[in-house]
Amino acid sequence: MTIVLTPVWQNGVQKLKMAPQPPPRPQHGLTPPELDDEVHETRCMTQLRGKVSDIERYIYLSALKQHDPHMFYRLCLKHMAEFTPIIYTPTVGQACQEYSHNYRRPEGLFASIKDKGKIKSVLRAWPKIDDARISVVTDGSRILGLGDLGINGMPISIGKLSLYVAGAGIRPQSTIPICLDLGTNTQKYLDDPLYLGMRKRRVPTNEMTEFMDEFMHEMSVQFPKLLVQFEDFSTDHAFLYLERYRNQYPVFNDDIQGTGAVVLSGFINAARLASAASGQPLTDHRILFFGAGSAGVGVAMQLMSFFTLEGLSEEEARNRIYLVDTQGLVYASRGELAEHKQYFARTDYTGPPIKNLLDVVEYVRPTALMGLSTTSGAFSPDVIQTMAALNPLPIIFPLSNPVKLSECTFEDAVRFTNGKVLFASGSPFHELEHRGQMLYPGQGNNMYIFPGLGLGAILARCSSVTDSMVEASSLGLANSLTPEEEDMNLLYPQIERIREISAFIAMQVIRAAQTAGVDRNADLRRMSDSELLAFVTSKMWNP
Ligand SMILES: NC(=O)C1=CN([C@@H]2O[C@H](COP(=O)(O)OP(=O)(O)OC[C@H]3O[C@@H](n4cnc5c(N)ncnc54)[C@H](O)[C@@H]3O)[C@@H](O)[C@H]2O)C=CC1
Ligand SMILES: CC(=O)C(=O)O
Ligand SMILES: [Mg+2]
Repeated sequence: MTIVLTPVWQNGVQKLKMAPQPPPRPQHGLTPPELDDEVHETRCMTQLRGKVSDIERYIYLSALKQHDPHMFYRLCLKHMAEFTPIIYTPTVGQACQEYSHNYRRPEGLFASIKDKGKIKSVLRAWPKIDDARISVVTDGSRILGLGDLGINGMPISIGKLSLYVAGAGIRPQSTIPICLDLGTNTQKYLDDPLYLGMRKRRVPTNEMTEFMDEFMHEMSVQFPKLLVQFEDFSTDHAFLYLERYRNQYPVFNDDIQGTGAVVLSGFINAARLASAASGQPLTDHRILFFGAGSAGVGVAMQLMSFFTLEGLSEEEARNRIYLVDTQGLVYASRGELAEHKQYFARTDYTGPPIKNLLDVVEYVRPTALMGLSTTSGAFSPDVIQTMAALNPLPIIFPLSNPVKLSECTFEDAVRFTNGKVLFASGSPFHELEHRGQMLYPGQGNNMYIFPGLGLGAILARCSSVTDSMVEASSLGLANSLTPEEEDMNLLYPQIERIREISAFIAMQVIRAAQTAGVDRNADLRRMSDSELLAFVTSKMWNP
C-alpha cells in the first residue's frame, strides 16, 4: 500500500497523519460511471496544459501526486521531457523560492536546530519507518544557483525523490524528503511574515556539526536500510559532511559526486567527437572550469578519471584542469585559497591575476569550457567565438541551474560557433534548426545519475558509497547511448529511456560495490550480468 501524508490540525498545529492512498480503482459508485483510465490520462494532461504558468503546473502536479500517485507517475513516465522542467529544474527553483507562500500540506520531514538532543522523536514521526530506503536531505543553503533559501529548500528534496520514483522505480513510500532548518542568512525570508522556517541567521559550523552528528546517527538507527543523498548544501559544508560521514554511513553528495559523474559521462562522449574532428589525442584535452564551488570542484575531481583511464598519471591528469573563481584563474601564488580549490591551483603560472574569462580562455586555450558559476550569460559571444576559433568542435557545457542562470543559451552557443559545438546544459533547452539541420542540446544534469546510483546502492545494501561506484554510474551512462542516439550526435541518452538507463547504471553500481566489498546482499554476487539486470528491473515499482 502506498501512503500519503495528510495534514491534521490539532490545537492549531498541523501534524502528519498517515492515510491510505486512494485505491487505484475506487469502489463502484464513488466515481463517475464511465471514468476510463486512458481518457482520464488525456483529461489530466489537458488540465495540466491549460494552466497559465509553470508554477501553476507545478502546483497542479503536486496535488495530482498526492491524490493519485499512480496517475502522476504514469504520466510522468510517458511525458518525461514535458514533466521534468516542471517537477524539477527550472520550475522547482521557483517552487522553492515561493514555498512559504504556496505551502499547502506537509510532504516531508523537517528537523530544526531546536530539535537538537531529540532528533530521534522527529524521525519517529515518519509514518513508514520500515519502508525507508532513500532520503534526500538539504539544509536549503544553496538551492540550485538561487542562494540560501532556508526552509524553502524542501521542494528540491521532493523533486529529486519524484525522479527516483519515476526514473528508477523506487517505491514512493520508501522515499523521505528532508529539509533541515538551521536558519537562513537571507534577510528577505527573515523579514517575510509567511516564512515557514526559524527566523534566525544560520548557526555556526561547530553547532551545525554537533547537530549533523546526531542527525546522521539517529537516521542510521531509525532507518537502518536508508541511503542518504546530501543535496544543495553550501560548498564548505558539502565537502565537510561528505568527508565526515562517507565511510561511516551509506551517503553521497549529489552536487559533488552525482554532478561529477554526469559530466564525466557527457564529456567522454563529447571528447570522442571533438578529438575525431581535431585529430588530437584524447589525452590532449584541456578543461577550463568557470566556477570553483562544490559542483565545479566535484566535476573537476571526477574528470581526472577521464585522463587516468586513458593512461595518464594523476599529476598529468590534474595538469589538464584549470579553475576560475570570482578572482579569476586559480593559481597557487595568487594568495590564500579555500581548501577545496588548492588541489587544482596552478603552479605553472605566477604572474598577475587573470580575471577576465576571455583572457583566461586565450591563456589556457581549452578544448572544453564548463560553467558551474551561477552566473547568467558569463559565456559571452566573444568567449564562445574564441572557443570556436581554438577548436573545430569546442565542448561548451553551461551547467548552472536554473535556466535563467545558465552561462549561455543553446541558441547563442549554436549561433556563435556556427553550429559547430558540443553542448550540454544543466537545465533543459529546446532543440533547434541550424542551416537545415536539427541540433539537439544535451542536458548534463545529475538527474541521469542519482536514480540509478541510488537504486544500485539500495539493492546491494551498501554500507558506503565508494568513488568506484560513482565512476561506474558515470561509465554506465556514457555507454548507454543507442546507435540512433549516436547518429544524432547526442551526448546523453533521451530522457524517455530513463528507466532502462537507470537499470543499467544500477547494475554497474552493484558490480562496483561488490568489487569494493561494500555490498551486504551477497545473493547478487552469484548472478550473471543478464540475471542481475533482470533482477534490478524486476525490483522497479511501476505505476
Ligand atoms: N548540472 C547539474 O547537474 C548541476 C549544476 N549545479 C549548478 O552549479 C552551480 C554552482 O553550484 P555550487 O558549486 O554548489 O555553488 P557555489 O556557489 O559554491 O560555487 C559557485 C562558484 O562560482 C564562482 N563564481 C560565481 N560568480 C562568478 C563570477 N562572476 N565569475 C567567476 N566565478 C564566479 C564562485 O567563486 C564559486 O567558485 C549552481 O548553479 C548549481 O545549480 C550544481 C549541481 C548539479
Ligand atoms: C541539479 C542540481 O543538483 C543543482 O543544480 O544543484
Ligand atoms: Mg543540487
